[in-house]
Amino acid sequence: MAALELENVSIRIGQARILNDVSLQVPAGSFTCLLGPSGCGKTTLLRSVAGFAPLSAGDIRIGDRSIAGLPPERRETAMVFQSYALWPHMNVGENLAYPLKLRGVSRGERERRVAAMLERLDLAHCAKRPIGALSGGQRQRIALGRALIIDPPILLLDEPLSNLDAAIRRTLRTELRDLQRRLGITTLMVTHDQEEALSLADRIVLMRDGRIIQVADPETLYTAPADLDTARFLGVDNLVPEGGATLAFRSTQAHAGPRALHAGLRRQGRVIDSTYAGGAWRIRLAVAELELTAMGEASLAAGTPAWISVPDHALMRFDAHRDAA
Ligand SMILES: Nc1ncnc2c1ncn2[C@@H]1O[C@H](COP(=O)(O)OP(=O)(O)OP(=O)(O)O)[C@@H](O)[C@H]1O
Repeated sequence: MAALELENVSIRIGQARILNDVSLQVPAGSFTCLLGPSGCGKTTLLRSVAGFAPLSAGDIRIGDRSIAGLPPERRETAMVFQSYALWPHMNVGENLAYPLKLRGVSRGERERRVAAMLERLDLAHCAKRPIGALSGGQRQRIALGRALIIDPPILLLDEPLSNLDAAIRRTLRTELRDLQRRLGITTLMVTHDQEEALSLADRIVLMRDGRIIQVADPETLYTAPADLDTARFLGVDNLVPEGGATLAFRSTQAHAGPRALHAGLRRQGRVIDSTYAGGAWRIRLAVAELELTAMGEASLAAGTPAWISVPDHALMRFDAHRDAA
């Protein structure tokens, strides 16, 4: 059953159509990521679920209950923002207790739940610390704890990791995934970082221009994007027109060298340049009127004849009117 459902949701602001007839079912317990280029409507979709972006049309349900007409505080969704949004004048424990206090939870019960949450987040030693004394990663863990402490049916995450540096981001990514699995909480997260979406999500919702283009598990999205624009967004950087279709592939899956290694697609050309890419060389080739890029185990001098070859499984075929084969 879908824990969260959007049915024909449209949002217009003035003349602008921000979301266009969006329908989506978020399965209970899933980790679903909203992914797409800047301005495609990801954040607006998330805010519409939280109650911060009024609908022009359509409905939103949690379980079998319509929430479209409810104010944010009555939706029971919990949201975590990129900016942490913690209370600077409260210490860690007080921040965690705050949503419980708002809901009239007794003092004893608050203390019990805050202690359990601190334990769960591995921050028991920080209960009395002021927020200003925490690192970015610790702050974001507290923000996550504050969202989860009310046992919300849905967790909404708006780029929660993007303010953190790369190493902390990777650690927190794993923690977030573990916590989500352990709690089994239905999670909807906005990210513009495809690596993050691919590694975290069970399902990715790919958006463009206020619409949903594709909903798929990470592997399917990566290997069989719905259309050429989606493929390009996902890093497919080589396009070869063939008849009425376009063959597309990632340079990371193609080989360049003095011999053709793979049988799927083979073309001979001349080397434009070679750039070291760590462990392998990225080689640009002029192939007839095309410029193609592939990886090689050695640097090749500009002007040398060379082959580019691509294995069958790495080839995607698109034509103007049909989806990926
Ligand atoms: N309150 C508003 N008034 C007018 N236009 C808005 C408003 N909020 C969002 N938009 C526009 O709606 C579009 C979608 O915005 P949204 O923030 O949902 O996109 P996004 O996919 O989350 O982008 P990003 O990754 O850059 O955050 C953008 O073109 C934005 O400029």
